[in-house]
Amino acid sequence: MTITSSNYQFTYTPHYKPNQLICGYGQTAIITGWTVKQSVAKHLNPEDYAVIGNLYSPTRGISPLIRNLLANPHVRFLVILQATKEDKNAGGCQCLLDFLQHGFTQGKSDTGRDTWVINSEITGYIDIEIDADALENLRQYLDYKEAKSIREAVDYIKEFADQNNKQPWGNPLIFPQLETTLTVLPGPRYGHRIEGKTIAETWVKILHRIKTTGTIRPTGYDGKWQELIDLTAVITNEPAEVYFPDPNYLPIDRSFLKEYIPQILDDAPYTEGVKYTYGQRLRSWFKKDQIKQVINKLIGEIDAASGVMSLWDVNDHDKGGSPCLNHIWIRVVENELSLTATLRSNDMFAAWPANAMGLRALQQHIRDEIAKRSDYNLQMGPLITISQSAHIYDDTWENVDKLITNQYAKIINNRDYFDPSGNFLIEVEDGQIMVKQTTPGSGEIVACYSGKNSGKLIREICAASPAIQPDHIGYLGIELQKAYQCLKMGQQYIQDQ
Ligand SMILES: O=c1ccn([C@H]2C[C@H](O)[C@@H](COP(=O)(O)O)O2)c(=O)[nH]1
Repeated sequence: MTITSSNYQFTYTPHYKPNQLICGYGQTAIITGWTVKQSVAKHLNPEDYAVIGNLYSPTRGISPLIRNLLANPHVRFLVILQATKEDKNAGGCQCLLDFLQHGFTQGKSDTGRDTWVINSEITGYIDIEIDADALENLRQYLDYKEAKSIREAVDYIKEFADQNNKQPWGNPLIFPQLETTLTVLPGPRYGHRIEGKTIAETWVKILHRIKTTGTIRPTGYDGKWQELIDLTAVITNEPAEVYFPDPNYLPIDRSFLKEYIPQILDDAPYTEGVKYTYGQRLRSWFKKDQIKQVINKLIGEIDAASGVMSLWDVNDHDKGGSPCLNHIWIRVVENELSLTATLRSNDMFAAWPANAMGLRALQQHIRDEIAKRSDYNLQMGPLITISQSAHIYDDTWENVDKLITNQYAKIINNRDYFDPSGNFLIEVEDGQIMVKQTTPGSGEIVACYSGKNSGKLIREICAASPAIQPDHIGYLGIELQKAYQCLKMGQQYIQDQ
């Protein structure tokens, strides 16, 4: 359907996120939430709208949207589309409606920054640098409608287009924006391995690693991100009920997770404006239910190294918005069922916890189905994610910093000193330093290193067991130096355990 064009044209000038917007010449801004904006644009002429854009997050997305509206006072109408499950989960559009209906109050953001807080049950922020009178003007002069479907949105846009030719409500306003600067430590760019017992603990370690050593680069979305390439996260002991810290510092809670899991586990019909769901890719996209295939495969051949599910369609290159989650591998080793997922691109702050918890639910489902349908009573093994672009967006850096300040030291100090590379027993014997490496479990001796030079011994140990944990090698260095001093002074050496 194409609606009649107005005879009066304005040019929309976006100051923020210009490449994310479809700009036109009318007076209605269309906020499509999580619905693909092209699926609305294709029903319209550019004269019908001022701009079409997504709104994903109430804490990060409303400010740039409002800044652009203030810079374009010819926009007199808003159509706010909330058509998808993600809109309900994220709450950005609802929060924008609450701003228009109920206003805002001065307060503090999660990170303690002064901000305007939207009067809403959903937490939403507007930058404090934006003048309160300007915000009140916006509320007063914008007429708006909420739509629940693309068709309804198009009808409202048509209604508004009939009222076009309103005067701009004032002059364009642009407000300053604070820039955050940060220092990056040197470190490898490719191939990081981060392990934790739970998703929550691993998440904090991941964010710390990216925030301290990630490369800062422009994103495809008019901003910057900090990024590491091929980050492997190994979660060893997530409990069956899934661990949420108390107080919960994760970006999701149990009720969000309940809504999210079906997006991975269940099939979904194609819906206009929704790019894909992982469940749909796994269950029906390739005309096979890949989850069932893998369960059958493993029941028939428990050692199979071909428990592969693919979410990547070669046709994905032809359109934007291809799935971030690409492959899932299920493997059974020593009665443990592990799940490994590869993600081409992963927002480690906002999306990874939900991705990981959803994948854990899939892993549990596959384990349980195998148990139900065969004699295999497998243990839940680790969950592993491999994120090719593991990134955090610049508009979350402040939250990441706060999280690291509050949680990282606690998590690191809480660690046990178990090292899969084993233990090292140090003695001084017959004028030599003797180091015996034992297995971490039964304590069997597997290797011996001896000599007088502590530096040389450390290098030998590192060369033989390069995966030894960094604080373990630091401890061994100190102990070997003590042993060397005792050897030199003819004193007795006792290892500090
Ligand atoms: O399950 C998902 C879906 C999306 N993203 C993030 C990764 C990127 O930051 C962005 C997708 O952008 P494109 O790569 O599709 O442009 O969303 C995830 O991390 N996990």
